[in-house]
Amino acid sequence: MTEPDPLPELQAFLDELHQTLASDLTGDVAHYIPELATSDPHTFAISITTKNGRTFQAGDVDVPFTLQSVSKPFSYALALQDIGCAEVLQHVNVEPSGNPFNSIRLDEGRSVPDNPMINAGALVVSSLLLGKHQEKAFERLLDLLQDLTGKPPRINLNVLQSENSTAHRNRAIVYLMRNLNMLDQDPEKTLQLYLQQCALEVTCADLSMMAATLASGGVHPLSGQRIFDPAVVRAVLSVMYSCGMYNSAGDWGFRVGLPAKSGVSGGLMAVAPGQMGIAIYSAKLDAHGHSHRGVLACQRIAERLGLHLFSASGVLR
Ligand SMILES: NC(=O)CC[C@H](N)C(=O)O
Repeated sequence: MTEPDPLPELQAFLDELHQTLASDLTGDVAHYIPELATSDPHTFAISITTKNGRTFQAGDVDVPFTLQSVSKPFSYALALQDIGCAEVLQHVNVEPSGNPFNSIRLDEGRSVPDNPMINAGALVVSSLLLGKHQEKAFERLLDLLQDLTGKPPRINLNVLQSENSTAHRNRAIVYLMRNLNMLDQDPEKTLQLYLQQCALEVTCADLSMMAATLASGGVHPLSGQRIFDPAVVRAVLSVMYSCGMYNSAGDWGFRVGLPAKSGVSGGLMAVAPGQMGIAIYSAKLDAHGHSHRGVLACQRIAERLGLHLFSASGVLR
């Protein structure tokens, strides 16, 4: 069955959107990871992949960047898939925290981090993956990335080393959580797995394919491989919707209405379930740590294609 055209002039719309935002260099590149401060602020890419694998792109879609926090939905999905939802929920909650991604505020009473999209929650997910797979945990993540992108995975060792040498806050979070028995693996090994997943490299084209796999309920749009169970995808998208954009998740949900995840390198992915995956890369960030142009571009795409989950219409609905 052929897929309906998302919008006859979608390619022209993306070209125009890219051109309109090309000169907008508002925001700042991440400085707390020194290597990310060297990112080219001009690089700008938009990529959309439909659930059937049709791709619409504009700009520097083949320039690699590190996943950073955009890796979190995928490591969470892997944990749900390999360990099971009930078990994972006992260790990481699914409640929006209203705090920035790197918040060190922990609810000592409940002894679980608020959600897996903030650093504390993602570190506990790393510890769960370590507990399950031991020294093979990173390999599991690499295999997953390979299935999602169709390419051998790459890690940016400069970014890894750079973040490792300045990861004082993440180190503090993981050691504090270990002290509170919120994780049971070695804190340093847990941190290393987390930093490794953050340093994995993708292109904007790859990221839209990864988002499209989530949009299609876990089946890869090109290979047809079932990568995640539908229940895992539903869980991941729910958490991305309520927590993926941290302390601007409410505003994002109101305006854009799509599950999304951003990373401090400037990657942003949004998922229109049953329709398409959207990815944007632009290194300059807003005050919440989201790609400035990524937020703008995604807002405009969602508006133009009627993608807000609570609107009655949508181009592919
Ligand atoms: N928001 C992000 O992308 C944060 C990821 C980064 N590696 C950190 O832990 O600080």
